[in-house]
Amino acid sequence: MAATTSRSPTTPLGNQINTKSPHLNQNPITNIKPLVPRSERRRLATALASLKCHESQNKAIEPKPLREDSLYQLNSKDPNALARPLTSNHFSNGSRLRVAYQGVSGAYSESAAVKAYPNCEAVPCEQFDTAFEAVERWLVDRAVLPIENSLGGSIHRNYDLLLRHSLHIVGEVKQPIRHCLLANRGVKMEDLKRVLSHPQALAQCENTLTRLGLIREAVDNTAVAAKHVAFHKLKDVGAVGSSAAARIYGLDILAQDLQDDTDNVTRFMILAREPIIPGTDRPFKTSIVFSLEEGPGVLFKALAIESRPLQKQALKALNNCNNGFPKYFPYLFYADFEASMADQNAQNALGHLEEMATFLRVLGSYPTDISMP
Ligand SMILES: O=C(O)C(=O)C[C@]1(C(=O)O)C=C[C@@H](O)C=C1
Repeated sequence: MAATTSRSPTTPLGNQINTKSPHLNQNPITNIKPLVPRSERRRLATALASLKCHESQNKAIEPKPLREDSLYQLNSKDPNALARPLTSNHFSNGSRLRVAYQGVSGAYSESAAVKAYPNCEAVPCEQFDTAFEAVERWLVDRAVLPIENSLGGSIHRNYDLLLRHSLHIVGEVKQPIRHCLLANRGVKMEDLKRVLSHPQALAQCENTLTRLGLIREAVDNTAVAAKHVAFHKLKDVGAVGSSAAARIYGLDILAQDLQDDTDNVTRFMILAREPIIPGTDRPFKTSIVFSLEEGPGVLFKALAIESRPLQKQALKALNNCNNGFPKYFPYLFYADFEASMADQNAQNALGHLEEMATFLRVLGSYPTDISMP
């Protein structure tokens, strides 16, 4: 697949809004510097803590047998005076999962991250690739990124990034997207000349925006658009975004449900450094990417693969990217199918696909989000 990216024609918007809202002070991750991985930090912290214990014990302990609890009695009346050994509770309590998303607070991706992990710390990232890198470099534990939308189609940039990085899809989350037209207080619909938003969001509201006669301008994210309109106190520019963004940036909602179809759903993928162990206890989905020596002409063969020897249980392909061009380029085909890699059936089928593919990678095998069709 020749994937293309929609790039923002405007320069990236700043994080300069000065308000007391905690959301506005959370600057997105931009430039990532190498860090000591979290597991290593934990190991060092544990080692340091136990060193401290030994140090204080060495000073305190007389060369005679002591009961463990008498240590405290010997040196101090205060039970907190000595470092206590770490227990497994230190690791399981209090450390929230950090989940990267693209954009700023009020983005649909942020609500998808919170839907996937209700108690997580959602970490804003300026770009999709920053979120990939943040997981790779242990700055965060997961990333939740959009992959396709029922109206706008595939988010090609993220398909590309899946190939450029070696993260694994460990889950998916479907999120209904209901766009609002946002503007500063006192601004009326007839005052608006332009509207800012993410290209996908603008595409999802194509008919409505044409009807309203608004000039569209693409920016990195719907919440970034709302933040920009609010910060610059624009009077003739609105934003297409979520009701959450309106609340956070103090904007009015001039119109609701701008999307051209009420059934507007975005599917987000959950990425992690390690794959999960696929199961068969609930519906699973497997995402693959492959290329074929003879190009799209033989795609029908690849998709018709039967999972021999169980020929009657062929894979049910959910999606594929065949642009149908007559000329052969080194196309990449992405497909999701309804099966777990723990199924012998799926393994047989992939084994057979491998025979005709010049490249094949399993991007992840993960539980299907059955909360929405
Ligand atoms: O702009 C946002 O709020 C996003 O979360 C990004 C995004 C996207 O990339 O498709 C996510 C969901 C909607 O489909 C529109 C935009």
